[in-house]
Amino acid sequence: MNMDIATVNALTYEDFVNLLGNVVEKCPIIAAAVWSVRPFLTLTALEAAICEFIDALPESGKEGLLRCHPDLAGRDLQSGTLTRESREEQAGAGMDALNSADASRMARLNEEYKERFGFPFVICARMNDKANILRQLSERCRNERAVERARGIEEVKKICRLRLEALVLTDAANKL
Ligand SMILES: NC(=O)N[C@H]1NC(=O)NC1=O
Repeated sequence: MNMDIATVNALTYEDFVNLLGNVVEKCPIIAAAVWSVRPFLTLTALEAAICEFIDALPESGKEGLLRCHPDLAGRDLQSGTLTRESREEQAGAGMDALNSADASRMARLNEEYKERFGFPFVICARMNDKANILRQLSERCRNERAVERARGIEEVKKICRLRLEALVLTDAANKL
């Protein structure tokens, strides 16, 4: 159900937030905010408005945004309480089918990361496989806090772009 950007621009506030409320995980305030700056010429313009909102957040706001993300292969996955988007992304990277050694390694490193930084490890699961995710998780544990905050936000933006592309026709497709 891919909408063209003109249709997105014409949505009521409620429909707009229903459609786009989870392009940043559990942060419908972002869709609610960018509704004010319609119309968007293209999907990329909509994406840019979202990124502008995120970049304008204070550092505490960026950390809050990271904290809205569920752990990879974490409790929400086990209990079936992930959002649909996150469930599909995590399954795509094999996070729902880890062997017990990888599962305990993920759990240990996720805890270590959160202990060190005060926010969870975030990575665009659709752009990485299991081996990559485990390697990045253990490497990124050693970064500085400010570096990781910025890195996590970069990953949030990648996740957002792919979630947008699943809902809205891309710029090229619009011109067809
Ligand atoms: N923690 C984390 O990275 N979570 C996520 N990554 C992703 O691609 N989807 C998520 O929910």
